[in-house]
Amino acid sequence: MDLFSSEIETSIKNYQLKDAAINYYDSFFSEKEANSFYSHFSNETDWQEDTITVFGKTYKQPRLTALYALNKKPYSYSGITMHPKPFTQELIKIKSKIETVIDVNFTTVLLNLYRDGNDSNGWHSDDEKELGKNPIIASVSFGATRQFKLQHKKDKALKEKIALTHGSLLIMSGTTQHYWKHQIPKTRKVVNPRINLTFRIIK
Ligand SMILES: O=C(O)CCC(=O)C(=O)O
Ligand SMILES: [Fe+2]
Repeated sequence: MDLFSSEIETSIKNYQLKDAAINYYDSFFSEKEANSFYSHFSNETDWQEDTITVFGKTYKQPRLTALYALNKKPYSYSGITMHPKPFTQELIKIKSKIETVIDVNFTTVLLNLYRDGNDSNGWHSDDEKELGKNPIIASVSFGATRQFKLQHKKDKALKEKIALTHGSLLIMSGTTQHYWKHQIPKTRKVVNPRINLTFRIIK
């Protein structure tokens, strides 16, 4: 074995959860790649602060977002409609690398910036119509580690917690969005920002 090879030492964990298919790849990107993507997306992304409407009330979303796609298809959720910008070279690089482990062709990526531990993403499923039935969602994380929590919608005792580390990849597929919801809760511990990219297919 070449000790100096740049091969990435990723380790895969397949979660055995009822009604879900979840695979987690630790260090999917090397530390160096992850650092470089982190600074790229911090500096070069056109971050938006959106106002969402839930049950008729409007709120500022507790994080910043951006949407990029290969096509012009918008993405709507929580009463907002986002229109994508074209994919950048960096996004294409990341998408291509994910597509070496999963045989799909992502069209769209939603970026989330959690500025600190006070930013969050509330309980939801990625089950919007435009994602189709049993969507495949690939989620890449750079920056601070945050906890990703999952709960079964009917069998509420079924829960899982995954620490999403710098350079990791999480893939949700099968019936995960139908039966489970997920969130990134606020935390008092984290002060550093985290950038998340969720690749999706919108045809
Ligand atoms: O930040 C994350 O890891 C999750 C993002 C997410 O659930 C979403 O954008 O739908
Ligand atoms: Fe989500």
